[in-house]
Amino acid sequence: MKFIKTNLIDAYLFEPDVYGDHRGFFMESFNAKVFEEQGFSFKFIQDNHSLSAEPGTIRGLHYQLEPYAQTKLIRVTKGAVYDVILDIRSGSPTYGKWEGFILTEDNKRQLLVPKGFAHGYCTLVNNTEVQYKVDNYYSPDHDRGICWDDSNLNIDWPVTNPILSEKDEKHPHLNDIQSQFIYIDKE
Ligand SMILES: Cc1cn([C@H]2C[C@H](O)[C@@H](COP(=O)(O)OP(=O)(O)O[C@H]3O[C@@H](C)C(=O)[C@@H](O)[C@H]3O)O2)c(=O)[nH]c1=O
Repeated sequence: MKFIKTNLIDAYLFEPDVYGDHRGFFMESFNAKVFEEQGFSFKFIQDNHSLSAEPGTIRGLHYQLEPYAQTKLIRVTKGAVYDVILDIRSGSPTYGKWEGFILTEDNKRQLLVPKGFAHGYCTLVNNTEVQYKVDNYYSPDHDRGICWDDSNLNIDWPVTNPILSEKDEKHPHLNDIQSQFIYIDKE
């Protein structure tokens, strides 16, 4: 079991212990105590599960405004994604920076996305299923996005012509939003 720092402050990759045997495998996909021991204080209260039928589907980049901002713990249970997080916390040393990660059903990596980050992913194979825990309820009124192809961000998505929801075709650029999130130095 490992927590790996990412290049973006407060975001982590989590690698659970996986016990394989002749039947298959077992893993604790989430254990609250393990996260508490790392000093995380969030409590997950909603589980989400989505399927994208086609490779090259991008969902994102999404976040919710306060008081409905969400910490997310993302994993892939079928297929594979290129998962991207973007720090949108004013005053953060990594504000405006993004990082991408391959999450697959085989590598079982989980991405811990803090509040104040926009999040999105591109599916890499057919019928990819993503499951994630969140620590705040969905609120359509607080649901916001940043456009996936913001030219200032230059995210290296694996596709140029993705399948998108109607909503995801219309998000603003990062430079056109006033972020309400403020970075708090936890060190
Ligand atoms: C996210 C969400 C959506 N919904 C509904 C609203 C809508 O009718 C339908 C589809 O919603 P969306 O198009 O927003 O789903 P989707 O584009 O998959 O949204 C998700 O994208 C990824 C990248 C995230 O990070 C998530 O937090 C979430 O924003 O599901 C809920 O009922 N609860 C939820 O928590």
